[in-house]
Amino acid sequence: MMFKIGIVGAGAIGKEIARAIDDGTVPARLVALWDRKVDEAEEFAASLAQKPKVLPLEDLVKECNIVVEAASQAAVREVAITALSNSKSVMIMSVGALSDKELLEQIKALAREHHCSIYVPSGAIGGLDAVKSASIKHVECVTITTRKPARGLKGAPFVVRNNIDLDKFTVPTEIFSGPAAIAIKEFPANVNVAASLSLVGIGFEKTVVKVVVDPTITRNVHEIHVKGDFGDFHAKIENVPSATNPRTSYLAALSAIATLKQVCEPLKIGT
Ligand SMILES: NC(=O)C1=CN([C@@H]2O[C@H](COP(=O)(O)OP(=O)(O)OC[C@H]3O[C@@H](n4cnc5c(N)ncnc54)[C@H](O)[C@@H]3O)[C@@H](O)[C@H]2O)C=CC1
Ligand SMILES: O=C([O-])CC(=O)C(=O)O
Repeated sequence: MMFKIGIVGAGAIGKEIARAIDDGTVPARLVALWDRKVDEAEEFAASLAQKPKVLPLEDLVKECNIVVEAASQAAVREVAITALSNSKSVMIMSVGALSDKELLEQIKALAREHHCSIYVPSGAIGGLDAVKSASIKHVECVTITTRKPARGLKGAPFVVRNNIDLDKFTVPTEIFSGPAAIAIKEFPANVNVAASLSLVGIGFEKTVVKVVVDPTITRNVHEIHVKGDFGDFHAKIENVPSATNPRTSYLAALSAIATLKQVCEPLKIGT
């Protein structure tokens, strides 16, 4: 069966995914895409070989069998519920939205009822396979420290509300430390990775997130530490920011592409 994919949100990640389907990296057809910036979406769709239709969510869902959300946390509820209610699987990039337990339970129930899947790529981090395995037994603590240059944190609600002038820092400075449940609301476009980590590990209340503004780096760095019955796990990734959105690491788009490839192919490797 040739998978038919629809993408909601044609920004840094959505466009990269679209190109990878268009050039055959993902063995599927890109049938439709949607973005609230409709003109830009039309222009982008026209630049692709497969010329996907530009259709609002309700119509897009009918055309495909996998719906990709690459828009925003605010879009996740509508996209996931519309897709799953129409018996279409969904891939979610704005994972932070799943810190809402009710929403998570609702979409899991819908997926079961309609025999669909909800895919959450590893995004901008590595090591979820190990954390998932470790979490079969007792895990004591999970910490993720996210370091970004000022431009990678601009516009976050925490930064805006506290009037933090990110450009004034001359040395690496921790501006936030707290549970993932709060971090995800304060930095919705910066720490979705903490949501994926919470989901596979010890949950949104116990996972600790630290956010550091670092004027000495140009990359988005995530460091993970996990301790449990299995032993200790450390992972550090230094991500090149995507060309069009400095908050988003390039690897996040590559991870979405790799997940779609895995969905479309029979061999599945990794935990
Ligand atoms: N899971 C992970 O590791 C990562 C997740 N993300 C998240 O993935 C999402 C996409 O990231 P980017 O492509 O970098 O963002 P972006 O800002 O470059 O693009 C998002 C696009 O979605 C559109 N959009 C937003 N809300 C919409 C809605 N309700 N309906 C239709 N279109 C809508 C915007 O107009 C924009 O074109 C963001 O929520 C981001 O925070 C980003 C990096 C890593
Ligand atoms: O891309 C990254 O480095 C992480 C990110 O923005 C997120 O998880 O929301």
